[in-house]
Order: sequence, then C-alpha cells, then structure tokens
Amino acid sequence: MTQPIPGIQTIGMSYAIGPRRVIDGIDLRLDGPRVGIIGRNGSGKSTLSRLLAGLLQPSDGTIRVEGVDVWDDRRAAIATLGILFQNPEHQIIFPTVLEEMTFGLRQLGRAKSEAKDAALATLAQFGKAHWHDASTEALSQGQKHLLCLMAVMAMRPRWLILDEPFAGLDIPTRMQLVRHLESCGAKLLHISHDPRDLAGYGHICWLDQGRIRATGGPEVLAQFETQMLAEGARDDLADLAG
Ligand SMILES: Nc1ncnc2c1ncn2[C@@H]1O[C@H](COP(=O)(O)OP(=O)(O)OP(=O)(O)O)[C@@H](O)[C@H]1O
Repeated sequence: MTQPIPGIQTIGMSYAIGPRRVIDGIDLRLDGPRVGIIGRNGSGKSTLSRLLAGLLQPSDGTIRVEGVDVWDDRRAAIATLGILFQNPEHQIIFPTVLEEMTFGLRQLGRAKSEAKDAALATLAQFGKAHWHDASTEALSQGQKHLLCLMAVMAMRPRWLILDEPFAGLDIPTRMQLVRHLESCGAKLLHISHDPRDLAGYGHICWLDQGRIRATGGPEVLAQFETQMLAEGARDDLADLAG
C-alpha cells in the first residue's frame, strides 16, 4: 500500500464566488510543526482556511491533509484536523462546557461514556476540570477561546488550523492561549494578517489576491511587513483589497 503524502497538499486549488476566483490555482506543500499564512484583508485567508478544513468545496483542484480528501471524507477530516475561528461565538453551540466538549467526539463515533471520559481528561490536562458543568454563556471571551481549543484538542487532531484566533484578546489572555497552543501536540497552520502572530514560525506563505505571492522562511514575514508599510503610506481605504 502506498503511504499517504504527509502534511497538507493542494494542487490547483481554486474557489470561485460568481465569476471571481477568490482563491486562484494554489499549489501548496506544507508540513508542521508550525506553518504561517500571512495576507492582508480580503486576500482570501478565511476562504483558504475553510477550504483546508473541508468546510468549502473547491471549485477546482484537490486538497489532501495527511492523505485525507477533506471535502469527500468528512469523518476522516474531523479526525485529522480541527479549526479555531476568530469568533468563538460562531463555534460554541451547547449550554454547558461538557456538552460542548463531547459533541465533536460523538461526531467521531465515540460512545457517550467514552466521549465524556475523553472530554473530562482533556479538561484535566488543561487544568480546567472544574469547568465541566459551567455555563458556556458565562465564560469570558478568552475562556470561550480556550473552550474551543479544548473541544478541538479532545479530538486529538493532527493539524490545528487557526483563523486569526487572537483578534480582540488582551495581552495576558493571548499569551496564555499561545502557551496552550505551543504544547497542544498538533501541527499548527496559523492564518493571520499580523506578522507578530507568526513570529518564530519556520514556514511562511504570503497570500495575495487569492494567490501565493511568496513562500519560505521567516524572511517572508519581513518582506510582507515592508510591503504593508509601503502600501499603508500611500493606500486609500477606498481601494478595496482582493
Ligand atoms: N460570500 C461572499 N460573497 C462575495 N464575496 C465574498 C464572500 N466571501 C468572501 N468574499 C470575497 O472574497 C475575498 C476573500 O475573502 P476572505 O474573507 O477569504 O479574505 P480574508 O483574507 O480572510 O479577509 P479578512 O482579513 O478581512 O478577514 C474578499 O474580497 C471578499 O470580499
């Protein structure tokens, strides 16, 4: 049997909205432990994260994550990768922490008691065992982010896709979440418009108008920042990006 290709691989991946390709023929070969995707507003970052997570069907091309076709094989996709969004309100659907944490595990086919045990073990691992019957509505914004992270990590994904998860968080909350992420054990694909989020990442791709403009090491972040400062000096907000 042939071994699946490790990491994330896209070939000719496009996503069109009407006549416009907001993701335009992207070929990527990415592997962990930490990959950053940088791009300005409207460059297609959220669309890319949803394509890689299998939440959108590409108009063209293929996407494989650790060999899994994430659109065609949803069960394998949710066992392989998790995604954290900017706004945890869009992710949390249950009234208590434990219900929220067991939902994904049940989707993976785990029995009720097994899902509960796995959720409780993850809460304990994050030092939050006492949260199990807390109301999700009563959590602060930072706590909601942490709940989403724990709910995803309970499923033991190999990849965690982060779509600007730190926007709007204060410095201590952000630092705590970064610490949890660094020790979570999943490969990280972190998407952001802010080079500071991706400092220390070994592999960076610069997304520009739905295409990969540059890919490489940390020097790509410096190139991006230089370009953004130049655009910021002359830009007019009337010019729509993307
Ligand atoms: N539902 C939609 N209908 C029409 N255009 C859309 C839709 N969703 C996204 N777009 C367009 O696709 C392009 C890429 O959007 P996307 O949200 O992926 O960018 P982004 O890089 O995540 O932006 P931001 O940093 O502002 O969140 C943008 O020009 C956006 O206007």
